[in-house]
Amino acid sequence: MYAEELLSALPLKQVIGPMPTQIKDIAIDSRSVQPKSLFVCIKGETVDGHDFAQKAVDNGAIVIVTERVLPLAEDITQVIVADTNRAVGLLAAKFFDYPSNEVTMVGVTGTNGKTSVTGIIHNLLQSMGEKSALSGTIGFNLNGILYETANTTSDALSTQQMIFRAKMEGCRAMIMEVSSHGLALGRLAGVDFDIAIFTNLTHDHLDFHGTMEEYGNAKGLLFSQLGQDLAKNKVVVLNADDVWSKKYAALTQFPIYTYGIQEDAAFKASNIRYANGMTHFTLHSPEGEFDVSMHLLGEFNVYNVLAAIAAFYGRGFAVELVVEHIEQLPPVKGRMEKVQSDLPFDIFIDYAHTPDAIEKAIDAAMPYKRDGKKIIFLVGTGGGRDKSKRPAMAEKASRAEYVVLTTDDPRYEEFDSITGDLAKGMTHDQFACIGDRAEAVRHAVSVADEGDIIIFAGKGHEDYQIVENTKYQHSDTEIAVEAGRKKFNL
Ligand SMILES: CC(=O)N[C@H]1[C@@H](OP(=O)(O)OP(=O)(O)OC[C@H]2O[C@@H](n3ccc(=O)[nH]c3=O)[C@H](O)[C@@H]2O)O[C@H](CO)[C@@H](O)[C@@H]1O[C@H](C)C(=O)N[C@@H](C)C(=O)N[C@H](CCC(=O)O)C(=O)O
Ligand SMILES: Nc1ncnc2c1ncn2[C@@H]1O[C@H](COP(=O)(O)OP(=O)(O)OP(=O)(O)O)[C@@H](O)[C@H]1O
Repeated sequence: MYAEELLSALPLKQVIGPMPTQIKDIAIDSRSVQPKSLFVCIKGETVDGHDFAQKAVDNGAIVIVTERVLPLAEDITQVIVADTNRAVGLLAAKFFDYPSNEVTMVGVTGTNGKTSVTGIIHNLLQSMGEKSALSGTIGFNLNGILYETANTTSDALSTQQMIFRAKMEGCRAMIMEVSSHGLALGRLAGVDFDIAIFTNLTHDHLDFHGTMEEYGNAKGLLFSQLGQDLAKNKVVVLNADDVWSKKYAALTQFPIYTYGIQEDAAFKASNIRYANGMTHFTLHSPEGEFDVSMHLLGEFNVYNVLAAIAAFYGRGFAVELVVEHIEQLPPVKGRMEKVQSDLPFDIFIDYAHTPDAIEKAIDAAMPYKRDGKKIIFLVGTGGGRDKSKRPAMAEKASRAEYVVLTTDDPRYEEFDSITGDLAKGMTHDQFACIGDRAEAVRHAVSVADEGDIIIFAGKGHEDYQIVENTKYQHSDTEIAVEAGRKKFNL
């Protein structure tokens, strides 16, 4: 792209040095700079991209977008802007020619349920023969290939790159998990969402946002950023049972489709039943009543499926058609996913790492609990992140007859500090603190009797554990099945 044209995306700037003709690529990481690139220096939490400008030049950068004049060679163009974080969104959208304008963009935000709802919508589209791409906690899924991503919502440059790739591959839709960090840090700059979905707002990430008010306001950006062009067929999907929905409704003029179980909603579920590993409910919709059956477990997944149905309806799909496809939906990986094994007890793998999600995961298992048998709940939490939620997590876990307190990704935090914080919230004494997760999993199996249920929460789809800054292979399923087979001589 012509350098002049690309830089026209930044109206307020001071340019020092010669203006090159062409820019071949944009980068925010000095390690991935290609020859004739533009490099944007971003101040991070741990390191400052300005310190890597010379490295970027060594690797072939010819234009540096920076917040201050840097001691670089005179033939390197320096573009000084007030805020490089804002600049990268504007540049990336321009460089990739605003790809979100040509793909139906679906954004899902909320404390819990983002991966589940995005996965459900993606799977429904696939089963209807529509090509879509997906990005979120699990990675970037394009053409069935999963590419690793560092974040639930990637940085602004990677985001535009992913949408561009989805467009080039002929995807009709791109479904994105939209985190509050992503919104607050401008990672979604230039993304023109067509469908904005809210799941729920409960305690998480207060280390970053400070208060629930700030956390909720950050999520609201998804709705306020939909814009004012009412000629566009944009759709807002809100959870009628969450008080934040009223605030989000006030942030947008686009049509709102509500869903829920308790309050009045356009899409409402009643008569929820669980039998033979399936969930059944009656759907009340603007197109009448439908019996819905699905392989997804738990009331929380009824909410997630309702959100998806409302979004499809908003874009003109018949409810009956969507309901037909729901029955074929596979379980979402690592979200109350039942492990298939020959063990005499049931194992569920789940990703709950907030108080609300833990409550919902136990709720989901309750219908399968046999008389006189127990639920064993293993729960961990990440090191160095929102510590204030830990006691509340254990308090919710206390509904299980036996609880194992452990770690998710301890990073640099001591095991005992994590399990000690969790233990403060326990409301009974039937629990063990075992920081080493593999050992904790084996302990959970050692206390399981025939007919019990074990829920392993916190790692979900992940097949690793991060201790200090090293990623080790770890699978709750593999460890539990091996220990269980040994215990029961299978
Ligand atoms: C605290 C935080 O948000 N950190 C994010 C931040 O990292 P950072 O501040 O340490 O800084 P950095 O990105 O490593 O470095 C700053 C700049 O220097 C550049 N650099 C760095 C090194 C080098 O050699 N050369 C170089 O050019 C980097 O490319 C970057 O442009 O910027 C990185 C790139 O965008 C993110 O991957 C990283 O997310 C970390 C992994 C993270 O864990 N973030 C969490 C808090 C987060 O964002 N979570 C949300 C919510 C998840 C949920 O819903 O549960 C998410 O969306 O993931
Ligand atoms: N709608 C929901 N309401 C409450 N809890 C939910 C809901 N959907 C899923 N959960 C619970 O939250 C856990 C995480 O679900 P999911 O991964 O879909 O959420 P998420 O918003 O993507 O979370 P994260 O951003 O932290 O990855 C699930 O394993 C389940 O226990």
